[in-house]
Amino acid sequence: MKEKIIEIIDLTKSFHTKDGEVKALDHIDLTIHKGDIFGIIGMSGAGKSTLVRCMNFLEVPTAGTVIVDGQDLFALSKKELREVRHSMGMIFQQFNLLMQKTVMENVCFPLEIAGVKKAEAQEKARELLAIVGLENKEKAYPSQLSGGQKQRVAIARALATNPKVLLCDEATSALDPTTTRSILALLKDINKRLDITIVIITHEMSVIEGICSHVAIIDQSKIAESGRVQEIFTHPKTLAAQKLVYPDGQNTGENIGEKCLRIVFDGSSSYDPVMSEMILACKAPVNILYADMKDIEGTAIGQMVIQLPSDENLAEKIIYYLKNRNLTVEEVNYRA
Ligand SMILES: Nc1ncnc2c1ncn2[C@@H]1O[C@H](COP(=O)(O)OP(=O)(O)OP(=O)(O)O)[C@@H](O)[C@H]1O
Repeated sequence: MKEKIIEIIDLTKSFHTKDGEVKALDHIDLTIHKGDIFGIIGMSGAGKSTLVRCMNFLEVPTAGTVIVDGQDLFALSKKELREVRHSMGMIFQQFNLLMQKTVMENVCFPLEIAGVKKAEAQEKARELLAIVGLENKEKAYPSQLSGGQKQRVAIARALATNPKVLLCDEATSALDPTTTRSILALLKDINKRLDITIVIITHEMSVIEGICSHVAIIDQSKIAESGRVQEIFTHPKTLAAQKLVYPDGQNTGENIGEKCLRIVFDGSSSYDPVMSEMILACKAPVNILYADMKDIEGTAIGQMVIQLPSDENLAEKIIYYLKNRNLTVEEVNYRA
């Protein structure tokens, strides 16, 4: 079992506004282990940013406990809290670079504040700029860089204090899909190469599928579901999870439709011609309503929704056949 790095126990965060109290987080429990790439996904306003800001006490929770690398943040002095914050780098959607400073100066900035000598800071910054692929941009100003390059500088800066955890708040939301993929690949590389735990907040399932090992789905201030990405993807239990797994309003939970079957392919079966063999064996025509394949942690994962024939015996035969092929099948209601 991997060691815990962040443990959140029964955390609640409320804001007092002129319109009354806003409960941004409601009794949250969450555990992140060392080395995880942990995604937190949810709709706008669900509480994602507040949750990640509670992890380093940029927001102080109203109630509950936050333990980082064995330290209860509520029990720490200001100085100790500053040290914990140093151990948690942070990057943002809007990069938050100092526009009047060069790339080198931006990356050196947190080291300067920590009292590191200039030559030493520059050496460290050069190392980091090489890791993020910007070794030839030392003297450039942020305005001369693309969005992806700016985020690389922000990542190098966040790594300057040798953090154990990198918190990423919608770090790819301002980037195009190709640049997003390259930044996600860089984060994955950093996770492996530097053994840094990564927490990623996003509203995009593709980011979770792209690099996360674990995910928590946050819905209306509460954790709806959390676990390994592969498990949540193949067996979404809550409506919030189903809405994320099924694209654009197609879901199996709440809509009344034809009698349908959802079939989950788990990598071993996705390359077998199961469907055509089933049609031949059961002599049953089926209507494929939806099919999708994804690559999750190197495993091909797929799902398909088929419309069952109205003949109940035939429908049962199909279900029996597929279950015998060791596929996960569940009857669902579906509306395309
Ligand atoms: N400083 C604040 N003062 C008052 N209310 C706040 C504050 N910060 C967040 N909230 C409220 O808390 C709730 C959760 O906000 P939060 O920013 O954490 O959501 P989010 O999931 O990150 O949303 P988004 O994806 O749109 O950034 C929202 O209702 C928001 O209006």
